[in-house]
Amino acid sequence: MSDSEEDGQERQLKVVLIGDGASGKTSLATQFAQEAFGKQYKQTIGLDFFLKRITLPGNQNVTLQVWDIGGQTIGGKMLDKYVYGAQGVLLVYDITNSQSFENLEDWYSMVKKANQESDIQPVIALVGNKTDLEHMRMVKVDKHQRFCQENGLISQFVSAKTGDSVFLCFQRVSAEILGIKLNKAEMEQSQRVVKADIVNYSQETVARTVNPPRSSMCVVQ
Ligand SMILES: Nc1nc2c(ncn2[C@@H]2O[C@H](COP(=O)(O)OP(=O)(O)OP(=O)(O)O)[C@@H](O)[C@H]2O)c(=O)[nH]1
Repeated sequence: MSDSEEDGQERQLKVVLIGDGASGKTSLATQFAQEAFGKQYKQTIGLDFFLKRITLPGNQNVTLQVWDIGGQTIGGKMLDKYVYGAQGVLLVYDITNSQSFENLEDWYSMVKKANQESDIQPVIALVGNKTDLEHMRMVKVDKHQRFCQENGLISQFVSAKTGDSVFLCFQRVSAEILGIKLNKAEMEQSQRVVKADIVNYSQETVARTVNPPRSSMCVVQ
């Protein structure tokens, strides 16, 4: 193989998302890979895959194979196999749900168990999701930071809904896996992804007047 062909070879990294059901793993993966967010909750049965190519500093292209693992798989036979060989793990919880944080102990133990025979240990990030709901926060930032310090984890807060810090989260994990250092400017650039829903009030008012919402209709027979 020529040098140029070899240079063209890209790294593929396996990154798994685990954590309680409804903590927002699918939403994070969808926001990262497709830049989309759906409000409707659809439970992941087993697992889903997403692929996304990113460029890290130094023009290093890398394809992330994102494994979105359903929250109900905890305690199941397949979970070890899904996590085995992952270079990156995102331990995801919902900052408005303390139980989802408490349960991370179990998820984390399972990751350690799945990789105990492996030579390479994954880079692990603790990801507090739903920061757009800061006013409903139930898990103190202190608790989050302590968990990271005690276990040597990357710490990240994100909102899969607004997209805030989602790219940054995957970028930091990938860079750490490949031993690439991100500088402050690069981190800040990846953070600033804030989206807002645009509501067209004039059209909404017209639509509501012509077609009242179904839920408000009443049929008496
Ligand atoms: N406000 C807000 N809602 C979110 C956010 N992320 C996810 N959600 C909502 O939380 C619910 C659960 O999200 P999912 O992404 O399906 O959760 P999951 O962790 O994949 O759930 P399982 O498939 O059961 O493991 C959905 O209704 C999402 O719209 C967020 O950042 N902010």
